[in-house]
Amino acid sequence: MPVVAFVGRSGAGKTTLLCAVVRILAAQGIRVAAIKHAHKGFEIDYPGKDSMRLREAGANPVLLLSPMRRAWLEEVAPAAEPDLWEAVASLGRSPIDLLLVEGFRAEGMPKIELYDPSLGQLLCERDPDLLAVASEGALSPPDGPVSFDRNDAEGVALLILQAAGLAPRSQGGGNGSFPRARGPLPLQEARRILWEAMTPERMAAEEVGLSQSVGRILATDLASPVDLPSAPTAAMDGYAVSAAHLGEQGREFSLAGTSAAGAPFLGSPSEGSCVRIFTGALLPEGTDLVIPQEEVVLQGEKVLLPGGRCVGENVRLKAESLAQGQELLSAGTRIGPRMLALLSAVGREKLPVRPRLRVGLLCTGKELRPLGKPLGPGEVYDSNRVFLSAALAELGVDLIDAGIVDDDPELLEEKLDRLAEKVDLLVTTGGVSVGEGDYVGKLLAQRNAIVFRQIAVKPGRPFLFARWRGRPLFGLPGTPAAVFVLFYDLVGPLLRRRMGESPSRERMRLPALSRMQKRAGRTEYRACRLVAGPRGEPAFHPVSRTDGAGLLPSASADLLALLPEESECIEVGERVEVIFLPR
Ligand SMILES: Nc1nc2c(c(=O)[nH]1)N[C@H]1C(S)=C(S)[C@@H](COP(=O)(O)OP(=O)(O)OC[C@H]3O[C@@H](n4cnc5c(N)ncnc54)[C@H](O)[C@@H]3O)O[C@H]1N2
Ligand code: MOO
Repeated sequence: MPVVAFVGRSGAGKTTLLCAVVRILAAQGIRVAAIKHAHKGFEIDYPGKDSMRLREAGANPVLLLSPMRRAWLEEVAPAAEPDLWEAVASLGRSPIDLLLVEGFRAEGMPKIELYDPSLGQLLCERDPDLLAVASEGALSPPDGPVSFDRNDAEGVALLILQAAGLAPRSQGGGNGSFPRARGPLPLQEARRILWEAMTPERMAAEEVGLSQSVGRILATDLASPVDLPSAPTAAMDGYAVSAAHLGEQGREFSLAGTSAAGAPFLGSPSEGSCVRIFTGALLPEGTDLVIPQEEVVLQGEKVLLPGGRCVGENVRLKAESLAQGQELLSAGTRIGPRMLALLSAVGREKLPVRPRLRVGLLCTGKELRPLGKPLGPGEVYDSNRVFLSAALAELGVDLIDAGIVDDDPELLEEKLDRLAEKVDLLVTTGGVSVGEGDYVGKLLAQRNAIVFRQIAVKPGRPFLFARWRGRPLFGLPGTPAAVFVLFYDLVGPLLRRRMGESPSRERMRLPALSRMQKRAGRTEYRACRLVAGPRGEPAFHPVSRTDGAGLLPSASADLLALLPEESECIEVGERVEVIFLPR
């Protein structure tokens, strides 16, 4: 949920502007929640009221519920500052598009400062989160934050909509400093808006057992509770002895006993004795190295050990692999088998993971048939739904598949409404172009839900981003090749960001091995194979000369190349951004 704070010195007019902005946003159908910083011990309850009597009797929290309003009265542990983010998390899954906060200047979030020079300096001058300043008459800083007159609530509201990636319902306002893109948005610009709109959801973590955690995103950093190994152990099968007893020349030793993994030798061998030891077994007290059995000569009851060895040879020291308190995994890690191995080795049975994101999927088109049904004239199998269900499942989301919907505006609206109630985010395919039957784009435009429409890419140009009932909505074109590229370049990475996953290293620049022509003014996607270049270095070439990113090339591609917007031709050897594709 986007959060914007109104900060400023007392008396600068925060609440007045905030109320005016809320009024404008609410009138546009944006569901705004507000949090106000208050001083300790405020009271909204009245002496003698039942709620206060219950509270005084020791009930905590006390909830007051009526059919039209509810209040939550809770005594919290006294602290220097109230915990904003805990309160934000407790808003949970309330249907909110935007949270406006009054105060909490020290927290990291976009801020608008109400500034009155007669009350003192600007508070957030050095704060990188400062979005705008509102004061008596707009200031005109050379290159500072945007500036507004403090009565320009329209301008501030529009700025907030832009910053939050919400759909602006009106144009103009402010300093006129929000140019709206005409025609398709450059990919970089679309990426920036999407990235800001899809910040990680602040949701409480869930505890899951290790075996249920594969594919989930770790919610907090984890440190090792133990040392590994917990004490020195043998790294080879052989004989444990003390370097001091061994000396430079080597000599005969008697055998004091055996130390095996799980069955240690208890006690400490005397001057002339050594201990038979196996890999992983605890090193007996008083010994400090292991001589591999291949280097030892057995003579009846005696063992001839070679000399000139160093302390610690063939020994794994205490905490050599892991020290207690050492960081194991950081928040945002996607859990896979390798992480399970690490966590089980330190005895961790449960993990805090981020809740699953609920994603609703809807494919539109009269011509679509599910697999297994015979095709009529002009009909096609719904391959987008098959692809997206599998690709979304791979990301570990909770998928709610609403199936296929005909190109019928009323049906579509009803389906979207019902789906939006159950999910955090919507993905649709088809119906975003300009034809008579393309109702997705039309409906969203009529409901003022579109944040942007069309990006300068091929394929995938009609991609749109909207808000439906407060939920982000990715409107993918119907063309399967466009769905494929947009999923791997935008939708997938954005969902992963929303889920709190740390950015991964699936993108890099690689040299092209063939010359590729394109049109300037748009980013073109090409399905490509990873190959070895002339000196064995990683390089790539397109799967197909003709079909940039069709379904057939996509199925055999290793990576997706993004041929840059400005160029008309990629020369052999030129480095280009590529995205590695999962299997
Ligand atoms: N006059 C214009 N026509 C088109 C433009 C344009 O700018 N002006 N843009 C073209 C581009 S680019 C694309 S991409 C498509 C996008 O159209 P829609 O999103 O409205 O998609 P549909 O018309 O519903 O379908 C397009 C195509 O894809 C097939 N399809 C749709 N859904 C599925 C599915 N689930 N599984 C498999 N195949 C699917 C559908 O049968 C169509 O063949 O518009 C161009 N037109
Ligand atoms: O952009 Mo569309 O996806 O080329 O066919």
